[in-house]
Order: sequence, then C-alpha cells, then structure tokens
Amino acid sequence: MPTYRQRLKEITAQRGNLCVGIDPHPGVLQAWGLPVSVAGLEQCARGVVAALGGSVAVFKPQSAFFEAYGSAGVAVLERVLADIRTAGALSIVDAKRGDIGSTMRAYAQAYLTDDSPLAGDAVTLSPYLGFASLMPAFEAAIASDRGVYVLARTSNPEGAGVQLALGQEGSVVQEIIDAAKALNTSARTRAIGLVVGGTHDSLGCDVGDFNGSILVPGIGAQGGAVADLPDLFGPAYANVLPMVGRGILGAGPDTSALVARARAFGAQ
Ligand SMILES: O=c1ccn([C@@H]2O[C@H](COP(=O)(O)O)[C@@H](O)[C@H]2O)c(=O)[nH]1
Repeated sequence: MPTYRQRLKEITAQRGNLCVGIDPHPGVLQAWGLPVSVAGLEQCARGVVAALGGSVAVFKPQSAFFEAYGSAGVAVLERVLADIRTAGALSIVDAKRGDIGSTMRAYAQAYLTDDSPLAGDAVTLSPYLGFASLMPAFEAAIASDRGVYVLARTSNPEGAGVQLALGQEGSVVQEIIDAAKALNTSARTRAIGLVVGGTHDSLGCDVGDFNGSILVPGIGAQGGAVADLPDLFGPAYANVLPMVGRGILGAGPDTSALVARARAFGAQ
C-alpha cells in the first residue's frame, strides 16, 4: 500500500489542498435544523461527507463531538470514517491522544491498525507527556502506512505559555519539531506530521526544513486566512494542509453551498 504521505500527495494533487473539519457541535446541528441527538449528529456528519466526499481531499472528524454521545456517538464516528474511505478521501481522526507505555500502545491499536473501526488514515497526538512517549503510535503508523500529526504550535492563544517556554535545548515547540524531523529522516514513510495553527502573526518556531505534512487549523472561524499561509510558513508551505471546520460547515446543510464554500477555501 502507498504510504500516507504518498496518498496525501496524490489526492491533494487531484482535489486541491484542503482538509475539512467535521465538528458537529450542537450549534451546527441547530443551524442545520437537526436535533441535538445521536440522530442529528449522524445526519450532519455523514451529510458533510455525502456533500463533499467526492471533491475534498481530506476530512478531520473531531472525536470529542462523537464521544460526547457515548458509545452510540463513537459508532457514528466509525461510520463516518467508513464513508470517507468509500468516497476515496483521506481521514485524520482528531483525538489528540497522548499517554505512556501500554496505554499509548492501546491508543495506537485503536487509531492506527488495519482491523480497528476507529482507524483513519492519520490521527492527532499530544506530545506533552514527552515526545518519546508517543513512540508506540509512531511505530504503528510506520508499520501500517498511516500518519500521525503531533501538536506543535497550536492555534489557540493559551498554547503559547507551554509551547514557547524554554525547554532543555530551545523552546519546547522547537524540540518537538526537531524530534519529529529526526524521526522522519530515519523512517522511510515520513509518517510524522505536525499541527501548527494558522492564527499567528509569526510562528515563533522554525518549521522551514520540516520533512513531513503540516496540518494547519485555525483558518476561517478562528481568524486565520489561507492567503496568509505562504508568508507565514515560508519554505515549509509546500507541506501545509490547511484545515477549515466551522468556516465550511456554516454554509450547510445545502450541498451546493457547502461545495461552493469548500472551493473558496481551496477544494477543486
Ligand atoms: O491547534 C489546534 C488543534 C486542533 N484544532 C481543532 O481543529 C478544529 C478547528 O475547527 P474550526 O471550526 O475551523 O475552528 C477543531 O476540531 C479544533 O479542536 C484547533 O482548532 N487548533
């Protein structure tokens, strides 16, 4: 099977460089005229994929909005992931997992192995229990030709306090970026990506020669703009995957309005 990076390159060449966030929060369900219930959740989330699955390269379902409904919500997430696969698009499960030892191995099994119904093409991870604690997920991603996105410089203002703080060799975020880069250099698949928000005037870290995919949330509702990304990311811009959630879901539920909004953000 081609690696995640190869699949990403191929699909974005065909469909444009956009990741649509599936964040079916209660406000979106109400705006779509749906009940705030598991049934409404399913109609909204699967409706996004039905409308955009043939034209958008990547979807990022936000696990929290499914988990909020317990096991029935998680079952909806599993069906959404299957829909994305059937539509020929890629999925990034935004679960922001991070733990130690056997617990991390269990998360890796859930999100990064072939037989798991919760596995997408990639998953988001939090490195703030230590970058190396994520090793079971890195190994599982490399072994299954999937990807991971490690939180680096997040889009929210509160992130700066910990991410820009001084670590042992530089800022905490720079240590994460450099560790991810080193791992990609030694692994064939370049499976390790970063999450770097598109909301900042300047990143405060150097991603210039990063050698993996960079998922960029914060576009649209959080104030970031696609047009600003080439300047913000400089030489790393070629690796950037802009992500838009509310900025696109806000156009729904009408299919042609969703398609037009996705096009405005970079879908073909
Ligand atoms: O730094 C980060 C990391 C993750 N997110 C997630 O992305 C979406 C953003 O949705 P919008 O509606 O486009 O604001 C959401 O799921 C966040 O949890 C992020 O925003 N910033």
